[in-house]
Amino acid sequence: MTSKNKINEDLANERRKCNFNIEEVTYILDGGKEKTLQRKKIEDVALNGGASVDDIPEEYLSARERYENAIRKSCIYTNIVKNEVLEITGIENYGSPVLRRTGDAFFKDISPFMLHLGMFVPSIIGQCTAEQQATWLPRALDMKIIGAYAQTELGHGTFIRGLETTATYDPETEEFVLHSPTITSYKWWAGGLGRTANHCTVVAQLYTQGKCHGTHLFIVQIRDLETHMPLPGVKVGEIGPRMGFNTADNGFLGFNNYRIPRMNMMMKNAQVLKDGTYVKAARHGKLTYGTMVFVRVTLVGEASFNLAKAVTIAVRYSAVRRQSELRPGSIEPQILDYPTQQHKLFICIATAHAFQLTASWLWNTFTAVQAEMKKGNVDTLPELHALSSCLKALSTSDATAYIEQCRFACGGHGYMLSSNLPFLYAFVVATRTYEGDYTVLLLQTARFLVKAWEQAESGKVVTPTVAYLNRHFTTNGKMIWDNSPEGIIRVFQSVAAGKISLCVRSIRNRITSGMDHEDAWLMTTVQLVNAAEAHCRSVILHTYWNEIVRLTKHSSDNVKTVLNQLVMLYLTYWALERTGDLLRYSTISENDIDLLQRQYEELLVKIRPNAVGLVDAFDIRDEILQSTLGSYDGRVYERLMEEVQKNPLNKEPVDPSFHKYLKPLMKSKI
Ligand SMILES: CCCCCCCCCCCCCCCCCCCCCC(=O)SCCNC(=O)CCNC(=O)[C@H](O)C(C)(C)COP(=O)(O)OP(=O)(O)OC[C@H]1O[C@@H](n2cnc3c(N)ncnc32)[C@H](O)[C@@H]1OP(=O)(O)O
Ligand SMILES: Cc1cc2nc3c(=O)[nH]c(=O)nc-3n(C[C@H](O)[C@H](O)[C@H](O)COP(=O)(O)OP(=O)(O)OC[C@H]3O[C@@H](n4cnc5c(N)ncnc54)[C@H](O)[C@@H]3O)c2cc1C
Repeated sequence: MTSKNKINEDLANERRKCNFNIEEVTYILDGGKEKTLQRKKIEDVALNGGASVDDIPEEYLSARERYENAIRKSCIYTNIVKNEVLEITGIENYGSPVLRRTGDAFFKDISPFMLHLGMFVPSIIGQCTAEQQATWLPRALDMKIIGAYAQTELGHGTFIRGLETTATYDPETEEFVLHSPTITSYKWWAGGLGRTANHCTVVAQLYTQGKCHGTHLFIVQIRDLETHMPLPGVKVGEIGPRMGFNTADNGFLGFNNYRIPRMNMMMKNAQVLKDGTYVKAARHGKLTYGTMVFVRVTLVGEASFNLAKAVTIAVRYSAVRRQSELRPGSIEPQILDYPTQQHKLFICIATAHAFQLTASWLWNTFTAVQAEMKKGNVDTLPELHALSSCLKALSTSDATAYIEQCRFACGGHGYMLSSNLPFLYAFVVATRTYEGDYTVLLLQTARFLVKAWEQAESGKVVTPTVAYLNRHFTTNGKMIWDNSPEGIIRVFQSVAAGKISLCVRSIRNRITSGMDHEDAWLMTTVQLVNAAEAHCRSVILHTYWNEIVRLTKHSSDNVKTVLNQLVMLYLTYWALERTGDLLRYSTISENDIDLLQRQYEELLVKIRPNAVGLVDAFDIRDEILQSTLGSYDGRVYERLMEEVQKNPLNKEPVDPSFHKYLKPLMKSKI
């Protein structure tokens, strides 16, 4: 073995200590052995060419160079996907999470094509008629046209009904006239829009026959396909440097009475006929928000994957890194041996599992609701909206916090861009805002919860994810504390029910004392966000536990044990995090809390020998991790040194600025 591929001895020891079958856990996380094998096959095809390697790390490039480099790599990756990967997987896998995951080997930041595949294509699939799909979809999938999703404006992101861009139908020419009447109506933020896209989905207020029908979606060509020049009537550009997403060319877009054909309105859920008559086909008023619901569902898996990357880096590094001494003269321990370090990291492993299993469960719920909607039944849509809203909010918010915790766990070296942790953080923290801000989405879930509470109060049986509310009305007093997984979950559901009940009481009291409903709701929103968070916590705890029980039924004993330890760690961690709530809504005693604390500390000890095995089970290739600290071989210090050689500042022993500025300064007299 050369020193280049020698595995760090501490890491090798950790792998010898691991007592469970790593592949078995990988299969569970991937959704089955077949899926793992398929993923590995795709990764082999896509990554073995080594095309992802940059001569100069992208963080040293100028804005222009970074963009061009991102486009270059996007084209390489797209060609690999089109010519080689889809041969194996079939075209229906174009937007699959596996391709998204493999793409991370090419980009530290993000591909300018991401929004094309992530939102433009899904909006064609979800919002166009079959005839329109036949026109647009093959061209979009083949990258003959490249799109963005332009909804947010300078003045409005959250409040979609407040968007100002107008699309006015002209029956004379059978065209829509797109117009940006104010500065604040300029589209702002759309990924891929600034420099890359030649088409985009535009969300605009539809006017026909003198009447506004609210926001609708349109496919709009914005650049010439040959010259890439913006078309007359279109003003488009890049919005400027951001915390992350710097290779995504987020853009602005304005229209000056710009005309598009009638058939460019996405007409699956509503149509404008040739004479301008508006026909609403939709059974539910919010079906035009469907692309956002789809992306929110996929973001739960994104949160899991990015957290899995961060904790893989931090756990491997913590096995390699040695610091301080426990007793005078003793060998310095691996930092992974500190319980406080385990406390930072094991919850991240458990959370990545919780979100991955919840993401799969949510995806199944999503496809079931889609199937019902195809049959004309929209009854399950409100529950899906409530679920996808709160799960998107919590998973992105927790993943952000835990990725930062992983960075803290890596000390100074975690602050280096080459660790990849700052990139991961900057990327994931945006997910808390985009596709619906955290608070705003929890308030959407709260609307659903208050309605469900009222139904349960009147004796109606409510839908499965809030069925615990029915129990709330049949049991009196506080929930009996019980330290079993099912018992902890029941208590968390009681906390949620108790908080929803307090919100309802607050709203009613405020109305009784003279407030109108809107003000009473507004004044209760701090509590409502809190109640929705509690509900979502209970959903995640419940789903994680149920899925582990189901998925490990036929697992080997050691896999069952370690996955059980992790889910118990998760339940115990959250019980300890929420002791205030538990004391308020259950019979938990101080003694029970002491027991929980001891149980938690014992779980850290039990999980410790398997920690490296558990992150290995995420099975994230080095090319995808892109981290000096997290590679499989643990050559941390060697990689940090190698990275220094790539630093253009080190190319010459003396920097020209010395002669230009420093020397004159040193020579000048005071
Ligand atoms: C080389 C290639 C490599 C790759 C290869 C492979 C690639 C593979 C690609 C894979 C991709 C993966 C990664 C993706 C990355 C994506 C990145 C994304 C970037 C970011 C994109 C964006 O960022 S894009 C903009 C998103 N911008 C929002 O997200 C606005 C939020 N704002 C609202 O969403 C509304 O504004 C808000 C608040 C609901 C109020 O809407 P509103 O005012 O109209 O409605 P009200 O509040 O009055 O509510 C009235 C009633 O409607 C009900 N309701 C509301 N919404 C509903 C709904 N959706 N469904 C059902 N019901 C709904 C509600 O529950 C009420 O029900 P009720 O009356 O019964 O209570
Ligand atoms: C990296 C990135 C990529 C993006 N990509 C796209 C894209 O491709 N296409 C696109 O169309 N958009 C995109 N966006 C825009 C994104 O969807 C919006 O920024 C997001 O929906 C939040 O809207 P806002 O910026 O208007 O925030 P605001 O709504 O102004 O929020 C500001 C604050 O006000 C609070 N607030 C707002 N309304 C309420 C309320 N009703 N009740 C209580 N609190 C409230 C929020 O909680 C938040 O704290 C992107 C954004 C980012 C950061």
